[in-house]
Amino acid sequence: MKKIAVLTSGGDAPGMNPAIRSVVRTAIYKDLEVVGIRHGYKGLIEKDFFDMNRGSVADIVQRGGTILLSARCEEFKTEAGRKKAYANMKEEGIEALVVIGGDGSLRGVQKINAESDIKAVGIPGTIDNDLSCTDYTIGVDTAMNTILDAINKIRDTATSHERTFVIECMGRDSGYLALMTGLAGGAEYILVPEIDFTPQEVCDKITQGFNRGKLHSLILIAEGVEAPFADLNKYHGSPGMAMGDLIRERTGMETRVTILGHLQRGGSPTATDRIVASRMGAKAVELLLEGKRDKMVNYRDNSIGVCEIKDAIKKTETINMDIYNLANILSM
Ligand SMILES: Nc1ncnc2c1ncn2[C@@H]1O[C@H](COP(=O)(O)OP(=O)(O)OP(=O)(O)O)[C@@H](O)[C@H]1O
Ligand SMILES: O=P(O)(O)OC[C@H]1O[C@](O)(CO)[C@@H](O)[C@@H]1O
Ligand SMILES: [Mg+2]
Repeated sequence: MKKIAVLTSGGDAPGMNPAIRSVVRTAIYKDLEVVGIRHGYKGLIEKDFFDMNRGSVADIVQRGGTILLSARCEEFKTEAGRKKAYANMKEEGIEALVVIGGDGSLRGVQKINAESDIKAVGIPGTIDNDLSCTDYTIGVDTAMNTILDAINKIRDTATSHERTFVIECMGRDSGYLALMTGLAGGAEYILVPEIDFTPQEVCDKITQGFNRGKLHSLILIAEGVEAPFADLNKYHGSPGMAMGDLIRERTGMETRVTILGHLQRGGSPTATDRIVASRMGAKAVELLLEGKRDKMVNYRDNSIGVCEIKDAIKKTETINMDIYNLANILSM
């Protein structure tokens, strides 16, 4: 193998840059040529390629986002789109590919391996931490710290005004970010898609807390919480807005809502994100040199390892109930 390529796909995540840097510098150290692909799978179809050297990844280890740019590309989900991508890679002499992205991007990796002779492997890069077979996806640590910083600040003003705050965080279908930051931030209630709740029990806990002398209530809600509850259906907007309206109406408390949004995706990667990303990038190159394909680099019990992509995207793992119960007890 002489030439590999690297791309980032799906929502960007802090730590993608250190991962790119590691792929590029490890590959060059192993005498491989590296092609950078801009805009994720869109760049494969449009042949947005450039040669990378050690200097291409200088001064990026500390930067959020991705220097390769990212995209969501509908055309890559079509056979015709993917055929163009394979032809472009072949023409360029690319024999293997490292894809850094989330579950959707890994589905793309599966297709590449099934339909072409290009060897493709994945690195989990998403703030959602919604993959199986890995404790960790690049970006989640920085996102958690960003959310925590917001919770701390909201707590100050919530306390001064003796208010209830609903804080909505990202995570797509996963409640991981809400759960972990809810525990770390001391939220009174954590609402995640994986666990049923009744709006009344949330309101009761808020009222009880204030009656006992609490100066604020912080309710952390994941964006993936739908409104399957009859009570929530009549409220409009995001789950956070709906919950805020409901709490205000039922408890009479002064209630405010903060939707954290895309600020959760930005920022300089934390030490953990940089370290894991650097280790994962090197491991991905190692896998390709061993002739492996259709694998994802994973992180389990403080070790970098490897798993099958099909297992990583299965969504077999769900929320940690011990952590959920603990957060509940500690916030009483
Ligand atoms: N079934 C599929 N077949 C081929 N390509 C796919 C498939 N699913 C997703 N992709 C490609 O992967 C891209 C990224 O997927 P998606 O938008 O789900 O983000 P992700 O990788 O899961 O990251 P995140 O969830 O963090 O934003 C899609 O825009 C598409 O180009
Ligand atoms: O950046 P976009 O396309 O609005 O996507 C937002 C989604 O991407 C993520 O930030 C990462 O998957 C999700 O948490 C969120 O639902
Ligand atoms: Mg995803």
